[in-house]
Amino acid sequence: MSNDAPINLNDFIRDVQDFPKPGITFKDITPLLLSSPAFEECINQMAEKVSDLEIDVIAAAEARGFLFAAPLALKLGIGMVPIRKPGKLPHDKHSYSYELEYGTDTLEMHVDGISKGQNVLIVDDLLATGGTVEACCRMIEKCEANITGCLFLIHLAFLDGAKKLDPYPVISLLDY
Ligand SMILES: O=P(O)(O)OC[C@H]1O[C@H](OP(=O)(O)OP(=O)(O)O)[C@H](O)[C@@H]1O
Ligand SMILES: Nc1ncnc2[nH]cnc12
Repeated sequence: MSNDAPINLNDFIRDVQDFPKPGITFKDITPLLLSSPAFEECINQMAEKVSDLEIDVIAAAEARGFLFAAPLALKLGIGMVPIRKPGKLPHDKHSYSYELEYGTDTLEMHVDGISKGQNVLIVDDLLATGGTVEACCRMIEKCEANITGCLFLIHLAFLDGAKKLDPYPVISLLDY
């Protein structure tokens, strides 16, 4: 029998007040990334949460989304599509501009990253206003693929971002 205490992922998220702007409480995931057991527990919990979904490929937005999407894709034995900030991808692209909790941004993905009819899971570290993952959804819809769910480590439910992702299921490990 193991004597290890169960890991509470919440203990590895640090609140930083007024970053990057006054009034924002920033959810800092770097303590979780520093702990191999907590990071592994996070990826295991993510895999468990989506175990009933049909998933052919994972899509994730730069940069923090990549940190969770890549190990999850490896664990599930599937590929991953990077959705990147402008000017980073070399091939033909879809592009979408959106609003953040603290600014605006544009994302791009390769037009051939996801094929028509594929089942796609979108992964990100955090759902705030929903603008980032909504942009991912709009570009994946252009590929005529099916979005089977949107998976997050953290969901800031008070910001109502899930509404922007309707009708796609929002799945999260930690809700605030
Ligand atoms: O739901 P939203 O309001 O769109 O906010 C959530 C997004 O904001 C953060 O990314 P950010 O754009 O700060 O970039 P980063 O991943 O490069 O740090 C976070 O990683 C999510 O992708
Ligand atoms: N409050 C927040 N903490 C961390 N990342 C974010 N991205 C958007 N809002 C955020």
